[in-house]
Amino acid sequence: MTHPEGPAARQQRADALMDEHLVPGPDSFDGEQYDREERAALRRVTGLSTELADVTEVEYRKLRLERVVLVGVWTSGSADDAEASLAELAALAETAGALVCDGVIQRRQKPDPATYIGSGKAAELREIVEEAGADTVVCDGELSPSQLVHLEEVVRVKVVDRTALILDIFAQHAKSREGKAQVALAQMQYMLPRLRGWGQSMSRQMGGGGGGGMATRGPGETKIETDRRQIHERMAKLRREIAQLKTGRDIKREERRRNRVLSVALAGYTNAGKSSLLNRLTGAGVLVENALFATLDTTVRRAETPSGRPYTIADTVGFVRHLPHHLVEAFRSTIDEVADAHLVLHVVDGSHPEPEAQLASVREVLAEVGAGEIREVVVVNKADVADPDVLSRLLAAEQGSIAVSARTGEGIEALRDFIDVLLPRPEVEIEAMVPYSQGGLVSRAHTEGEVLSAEHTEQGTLLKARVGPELAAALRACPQP
Ligand SMILES: Nc1nc2c(ncn2[C@@H]2O[C@H](COP(=O)(O)OP(=O)(O)OP(=O)(O)O)[C@@H](O)[C@H]2O)c(=O)[nH]1
Ligand SMILES: [Mg+2]
Repeated sequence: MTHPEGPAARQQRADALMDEHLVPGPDSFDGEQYDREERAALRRVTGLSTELADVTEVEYRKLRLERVVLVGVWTSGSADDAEASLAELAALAETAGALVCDGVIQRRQKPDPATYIGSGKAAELREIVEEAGADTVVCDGELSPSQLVHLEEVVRVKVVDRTALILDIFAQHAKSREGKAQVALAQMQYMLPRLRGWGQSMSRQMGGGGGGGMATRGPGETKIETDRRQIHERMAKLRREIAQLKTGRDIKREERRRNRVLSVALAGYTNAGKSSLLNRLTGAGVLVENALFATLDTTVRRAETPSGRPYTIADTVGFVRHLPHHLVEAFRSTIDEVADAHLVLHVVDGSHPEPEAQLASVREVLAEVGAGEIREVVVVNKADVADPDVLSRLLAAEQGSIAVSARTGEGIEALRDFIDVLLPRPEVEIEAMVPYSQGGLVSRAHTEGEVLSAEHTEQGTLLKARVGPELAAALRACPQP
């Protein structure tokens, strides 16, 4: 007979398993479900401007993208790699709400320091832009502020880079306070050196000479200094806010750790199917969308292994190649969720043309945040539509990997068993007679470990369980009859 778990212990574990923001609102089945409509309606409205409404007249690139022409510089790797990167840029632009008119790749040793693609090519690009009736050029890389300005002078439409595009998508998709603050901070870091007029137009006006000082400083420059100062102040405020929210998250995670709740994190390239898998495994109604960066806020749900062990499973922000460094930094606390998990399921889209490149990109980011060493299992998703040859190639290359389909449910039972086997088990198997006066120890065995049997006898509960070393010691210390 199994000893019933005390209500207090049960509650404690339930609290630890649950994150406050997961509790659906009173009038919604699942808060996330409204997301989709709302997001579709809001698409393209927000840009870099929203977070800075209080900084007057700062001229930065508002991403009101409508018709865009993409341009990539192909410096290394195969032509296929370059095309895949541009195809991804197209997907990003579409996610941001733009219509992609055309895309060009320029073969170069390295990007041109002045105009990224070189002045001759820039003139050609100008023609393509005119023909397409485009209003924006999106470059497949991170351009220096002066490259952006120079290229803009030639093509005479707005020029943005991959980083700005990703930041824009993040800004559109961020939902939680923490997510919004993280994106706003990354946007400001990106924007700061790109404030127009800073240095460049003013110093030209000044003829480059003069000893500086108040007398020679133009009104424009003073204005930009004010803007810069305001941005610095806002950034400091955001950093404090993020740190505060992080503390709250850390406390919750610490609580889960103290209660020895097992944790699994889903990580992987954007659009790999992480949220779909979370829904499959837990029945959670998390937003799934065929769009890049559908998920920005970490969602933690509870689940149970087939053998009945409870664990938490966290859905996380997707990665992409050349994820802007500022974003990685800003989202660090979110990514820490992955670093702290007992087990990471690295989800990869088996139907993607370059799954290996995606695996590598994700590992690069994980290594960058110091999460490269955690236990990782590759889950090849979308097995229903993947090429069987690619599947077997991946399964052979990645030791201990597993193929599943979140859509059809294929392989999901095996994945559940997998999780059960891979989640650490309490190390010590113990048999002890626990006097009724020490019933708390029995509750702890239920919460922290695995109770194999619990028999009520006259002297107390005869407990057989697998527990951690600390609890094992406490149980051994019980006075034996
Ligand atoms: N055919 C097929 N499609 C799938 C499968 N799993 C997910 N998808 C689709 O892939 C797209 C992305 O799924 P998501 O679960 O939103 O992917 P994600 O990894 O959470 O993406 P982000 O949150 O954007 O990083 C959606 O259109 C899903 O319907 C699968 O097993 N088979
Ligand atoms: Mg998702």
